Amino acid sequence: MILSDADILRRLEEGDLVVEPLDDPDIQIQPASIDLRLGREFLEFQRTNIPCIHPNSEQEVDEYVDSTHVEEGEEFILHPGDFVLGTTHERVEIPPDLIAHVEGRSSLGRLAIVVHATAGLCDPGFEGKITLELSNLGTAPVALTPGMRISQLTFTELKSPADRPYGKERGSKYQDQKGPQASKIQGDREFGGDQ
Ligand SMILES: Nc1ccn([C@H]2C[C@H](O)[C@@H](COP(=O)(O)OP(=O)(O)OP(=O)(O)O)O2)c(=O)n1
Repeated sequence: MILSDADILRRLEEGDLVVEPLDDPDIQIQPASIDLRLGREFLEFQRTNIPCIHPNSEQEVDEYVDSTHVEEGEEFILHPGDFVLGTTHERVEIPPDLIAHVEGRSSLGRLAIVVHATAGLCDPGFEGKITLELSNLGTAPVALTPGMRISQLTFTELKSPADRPYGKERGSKYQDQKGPQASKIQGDREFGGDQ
């Protein structure tokens, strides 16, 4: 079951679902989602002399990524074909019986801006800011302003709460991220036995 505005407000009031700061619920809470705003930090992927990035090499991933902070009143220009990591301004806490989906906003989709290239799922138990995978599929550069409503989060109730929610106890790599976070796939747990 997908939560409606009334369900979302109830869960926020009960306090187990957290989205903060929610400065203007009238604007941010939509009929069945919450609009999230763009933060100030971005990770850009620079052209590199490395022949290719090996996902398992933390050093190569770090070398490839460059961090940018956009000051108040400034814009971040997303050029056609660009792919950058951004972050939501809001921090979320997803309770064990909900799953959240990061979705684009139609108004930005109509300008060819995509907010999650592939991954858009926030696990039950996830806490932190959400990393946005921003790309521009169009032909014109688009100016993004921190604080603008960039994405929306929908919530689906699970049939039963997760037994082992996302979190530090299960070594979850992105728990409590405070800004855009590059891939930590190097931290994947190894399978036991022969593969
Ligand atoms: N666009 C997104 C999608 C997800 N997340 C956060 C919330 C998720 O709960 C967490 C992990 O997402 P995935 O399970 O899709 O990622 P991985 O499988 O790579 O990570 P892990 O091995 O930690 O599960 O990352 C995020 O910040 N930005």
